[in-house]
Amino acid sequence: MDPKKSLVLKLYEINAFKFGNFKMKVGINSPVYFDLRVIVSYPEVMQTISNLVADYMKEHNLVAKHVCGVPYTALPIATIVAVKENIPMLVRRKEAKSYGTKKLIEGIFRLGDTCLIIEDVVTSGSSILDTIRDLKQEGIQVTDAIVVVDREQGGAKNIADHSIRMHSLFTLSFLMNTLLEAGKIERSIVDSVAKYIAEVQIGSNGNLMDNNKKEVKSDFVRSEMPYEVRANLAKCEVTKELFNLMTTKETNLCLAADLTKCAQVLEVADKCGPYICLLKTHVDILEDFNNEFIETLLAIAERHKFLIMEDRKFADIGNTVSLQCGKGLYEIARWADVVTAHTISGRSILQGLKESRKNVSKLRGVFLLAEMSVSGNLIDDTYKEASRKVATDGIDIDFVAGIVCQSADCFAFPGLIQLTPGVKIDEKADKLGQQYNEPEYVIKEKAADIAVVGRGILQAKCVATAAALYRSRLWSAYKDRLAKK
Ligand SMILES: O=c1ccn([C@@H]2O[C@H](COP(=O)(O)O)[C@@H](O)[C@H]2O)c(=O)[nH]1
Repeated sequence: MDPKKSLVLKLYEINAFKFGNFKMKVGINSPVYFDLRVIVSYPEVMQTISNLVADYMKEHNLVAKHVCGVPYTALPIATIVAVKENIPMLVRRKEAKSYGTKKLIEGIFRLGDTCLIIEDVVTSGSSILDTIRDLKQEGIQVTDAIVVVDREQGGAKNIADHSIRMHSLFTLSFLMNTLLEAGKIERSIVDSVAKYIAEVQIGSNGNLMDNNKKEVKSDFVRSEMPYEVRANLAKCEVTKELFNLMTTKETNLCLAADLTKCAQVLEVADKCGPYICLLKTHVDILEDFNNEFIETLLAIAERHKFLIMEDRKFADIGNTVSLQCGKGLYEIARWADVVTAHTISGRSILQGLKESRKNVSKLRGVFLLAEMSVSGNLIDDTYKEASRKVATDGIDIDFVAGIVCQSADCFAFPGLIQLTPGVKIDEKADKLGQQYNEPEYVIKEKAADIAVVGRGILQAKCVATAAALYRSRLWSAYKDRLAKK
């Protein structure tokens, strides 16, 4: 494969591409964010990018006395190029020191020296121009800048207006088309990004070229996207599977089978099976848990095509979680498709859960709790934001199926599923702090993808009829949500 294309795929694999609704430095929203900061954790990727930059410089005869990386993301790339090609480097400080030399440019240079700029991603070009301004103030000449990714939004022209040539290794369109070719994303995503690039051109003042445009609307607002499209953006395999299952079966209902006898769970699973995408268990409340129960439940799940989630809400150190999930009486990892976990212990929870799958295992993902439905819970906005980061940043996010939360602003990434408990028709609360919302409210106003219903179904005279009703109201709400776009 073409080395540039294989680099693009590697960048996709290490989560350098982020799809959603991102506020850019220039204050405009974007459906795609290209985050090269992650490469510092992948020396081979840093090396490949730096080699490509150095090769480009040689092929295009870009000769300069110094190289200077735009702070901060391009600094390691510029450093490797400087060492590899034996070119002295200059470092631009973002702020001058308040003590000592108070210099903005570090390194040894003479008036009139030339410098080549290296940047990771260019949108409007303002970061490159800021760096050039500071270099020029020191009498250093700049004629060329080389960037890894040109987002094709006017940056090259804005830079050219200052008599600087901009060279790029990749354009955003090339990246998108390479991912499409490799089957990583589907055509509608590529088209949305292309439409966005065409519409959102940024002028030299950092404003939109089209003055009539007040606001840019992203095509990747998760609550406005169909589940099957979101399946293509998911990093976690079980998320893809669940989104597709929901679409085929036309259900976004999860049944919380909070019953204390195995036979009762099996009975509701069988009766409600046709109407649900997910069955949620709390196996530690079963008085007669046994292996046969698990085998029968798996057969029912297979027959009615739903996944099983053990709502264990793991919350310990990685090693303990690994044992709790893989061993003991329940051997959860052996039969549960997904589990739930708190984020209180940070990213190690993901490693611990992955580790629990050493032997035979069905476990393919986790739903992380970022909010709770119970009144008086201790989760605040800082914890919520930190939970979002655990779910969307880092190497183990391929194991995060979604987020358990109560609000639409909890996360933006369309490749995760929002699971929302606390759903009941005509009831606001129980005696122990649980708070309920109507099916339509959680789907339309709170951006839930899957609603969890327990007693709303379990306490009904006929569980199957109740499940059918919840399924129908939740699915219609989802369809209305899409139609309102
Ligand atoms: O914030 C949360 C997280 C999980 N749950 C679980 O969902 C069900 C809700 O049952 P209902 O009978 O519909 O109240 C239950 O299993 C909880 O453990 C939650 O309610 N809130």
